[in-house]
Amino acid sequence: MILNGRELSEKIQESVKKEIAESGLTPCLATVIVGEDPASQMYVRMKHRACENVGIKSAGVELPAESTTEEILKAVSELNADPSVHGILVQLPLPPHADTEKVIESVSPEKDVDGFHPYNLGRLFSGRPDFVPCTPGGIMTILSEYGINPEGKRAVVIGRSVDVGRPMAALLINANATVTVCHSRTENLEDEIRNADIVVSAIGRAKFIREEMIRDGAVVIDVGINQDGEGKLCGDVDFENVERKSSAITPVPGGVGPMTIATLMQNTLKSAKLHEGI
Ligand SMILES: Nc1nc(=O)c2c([nH]1)NC[C@@H]1CN(c3ccc(C(=O)N[C@@H](CCC(=O)O)C(=O)O)cc3)C=[N+]21
Ligand SMILES: [Mg+2]
Repeated sequence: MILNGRELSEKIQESVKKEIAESGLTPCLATVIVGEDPASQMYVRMKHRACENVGIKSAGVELPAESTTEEILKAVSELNADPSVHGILVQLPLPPHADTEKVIESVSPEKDVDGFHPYNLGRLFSGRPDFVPCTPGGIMTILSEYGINPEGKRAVVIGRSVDVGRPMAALLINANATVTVCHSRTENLEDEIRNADIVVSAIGRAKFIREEMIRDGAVVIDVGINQDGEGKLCGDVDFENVERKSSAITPVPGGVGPMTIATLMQNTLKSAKLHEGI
């Protein structure tokens, strides 16, 4: 079974759109981008386009690559103070000289639609999440919409980043999976993967996950954004071969990526409702 994230993302955006229209709310998302990385610019454009599609107002703050941490903090603090802004997203990565943790921690937790603030990560870790990071949140939505229940299953998450691996592990724990988090220092990674009923791969290496590494009937979730030999977008998974052995698998493109955007729309609607006390 191919888990169609593009189709599901459209369905979720339709339901967000309907709820916004019926509520009379005008949610507003502000994005902050620092520098001119073309991939980051593309992602931010996609987010603004999705906002427009569902009826969320959006505002983009663009800062030069040389901006100091203080200048970025000032932009965030203005958005924190602006009552017409419900959600704030600081596009990552920031340029290397900027203090990313400090910037993330400066976003008001109640406007933190990325779910990266330690308050929101703490809520998630304690099993009572408010804002869930969009990529892992979108993956949980794929699983539930396709009737895949992680309860009691062995889940292996590859990657321990704050935006994907760590919150993914927390969500799977909250869903009663038995969770193993692997990373660059893991010994016998292939053995860990072979044991998994559910594999979530956020490695960042094209076609790293091969069919001999996975268990028959495993569910395979591909978070990778890589380029193959021809410069084409491809995931961490050798899709054609792994597909045959898996029971369900997400493609790249058209899998996890669009679900990230759908979840951002859900989180932004939630931030507007929170703000209005609904
Ligand atoms: N503060 C912050 N929040 C993020 O959520 C965030 C971020 N920074 N920095 C970068 C990553 C990456 N990310 C993606 C979103 C959509 C697709 C997506 O929709 N991809 C399409 C393909 C797009 C293409 O054609 O390249 C797909 O997979 O089908 C991918 C990646 C959000 N991120
Ligand atoms: Mg890692």
